[in-house]
Amino acid sequence: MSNDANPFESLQEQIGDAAAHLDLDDGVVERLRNPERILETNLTVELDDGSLETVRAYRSQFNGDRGPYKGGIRYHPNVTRDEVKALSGWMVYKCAVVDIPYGGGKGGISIDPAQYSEDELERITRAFATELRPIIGEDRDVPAPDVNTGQREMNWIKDTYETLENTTAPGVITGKAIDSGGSEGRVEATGRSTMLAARDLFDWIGKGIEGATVAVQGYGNAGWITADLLEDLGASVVAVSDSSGGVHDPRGLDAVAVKEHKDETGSVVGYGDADEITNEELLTLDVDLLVPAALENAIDAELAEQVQADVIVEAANGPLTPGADDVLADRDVWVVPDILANAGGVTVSYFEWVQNRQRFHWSEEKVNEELERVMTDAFDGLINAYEEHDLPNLRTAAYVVALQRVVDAYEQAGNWP
Ligand SMILES: NC(=O)C1=CN([C@@H]2O[C@H](COP(=O)(O)OP(=O)(O)OC[C@H]3O[C@@H](n4cnc5c(N)ncnc54)[C@H](O)[C@@H]3O)[C@@H](O)[C@H]2O)C=CC1
Ligand SMILES: O=C(O)CCC(=O)C(=O)O
Repeated sequence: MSNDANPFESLQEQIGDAAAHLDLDDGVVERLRNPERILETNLTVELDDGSLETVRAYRSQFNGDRGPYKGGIRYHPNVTRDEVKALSGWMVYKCAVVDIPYGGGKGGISIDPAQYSEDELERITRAFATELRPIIGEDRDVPAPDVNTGQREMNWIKDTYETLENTTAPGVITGKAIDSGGSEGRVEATGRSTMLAARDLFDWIGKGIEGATVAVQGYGNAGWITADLLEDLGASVVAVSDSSGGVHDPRGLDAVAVKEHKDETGSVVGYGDADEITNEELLTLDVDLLVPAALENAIDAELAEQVQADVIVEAANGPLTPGADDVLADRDVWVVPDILANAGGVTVSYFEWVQNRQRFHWSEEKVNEELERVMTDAFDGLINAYEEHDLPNLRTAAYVVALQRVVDAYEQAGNWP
């Protein structure tokens, strides 16, 4: 796996590629390429043995032209300022491509959460929430889960914010547990959108998803739900992996049984009598559909030459480098970009926020119905742009749609004299 591409430079290249197809002022393009502001802070917390530890944390607020900054919080040792900047930018264009009224932000703490007890993680999370308090809010910046965070961390952040502000404000964060104001369907939403994007792409290229063979890299929230829902559509998930390695069975795995094995043992490795494979082998398997659902830079230009899948649908943010995009476009491999394919997470976060503001709770059926409508509309919009502007790939099409929406909001706001 290549880790050398700087994700922020990748984002800027993606924006530049799309901006070239629009008639935009250079100053506006510069605005679209850079974050508005970044909080960088050190959190000092007491560990269980009484010692003190200081960890680095970030929140990047990239662009708020279309609404409150919106985006997850990641706990991972590889979190850097540039990674958070990139992830926050991808959020801006993701919210715009599915046309929900948010800007983009992202946060992260540079830690390996597996090294900490639950009490220590709660202290780290509450320390971060205390630092975030002045810059977040229901109408200002609304965080959510990302890699290695989930309902538990969101509930802690909500409680810290509400306690310090002496109010109730469930819409200050999304991805909460249901009894703390969470939405039905949010846990499954990212994988659901990836499944819908794959289904729509396979329909559009005239193949149909039923019977397609699938490999999924990363078997966390996004990856495992995608695998499970694709199986429901009749696809055959033949390989999955996590950070410890992968498993492959050409007869098809059972997504739920693999998840149970991972929950019991900590990894997909060792599942049943499936063959063990490396992540690199998984990414180059001869399958119909490849779903990268782990981290950035999983496929670079060199690896892209070896990819055998006909279609890649990005559940992860930034799994392909710009060099990989060029190679795959030359090789006629379809790529459904992250900013569309994984947008279900933030879309159902938006539904959660709407329910919080209305003090109302939607059924899971309504959430899934509304999500499907948003996703199919966005897919159609992307295909229209791709065909109308004769664009080189679907990523550029997604950015053309998204950049134009952000620019429209910016220009409609007018200028201060
Ligand atoms: N959780 C959400 O709502 C959303 C997540 N995403 C993106 O989806 C991706 C995955 O996020 P989640 O599933 O939420 O995280 P997660 O923490 O639930 O799962 C991450 C998975 O990736 C695996 N992984 C980590 N490094 C790996 C490597 N080098 N090779 C193979 N597997 C590796 C982990 O073992 C784990 O199975 C990230 O890019 C995230 O930003 C995107 C939209 C929303
Ligand atoms: O649910 C959200 O607000 C954001 C999820 C997220 O971080 C992402 O889409 O990458």
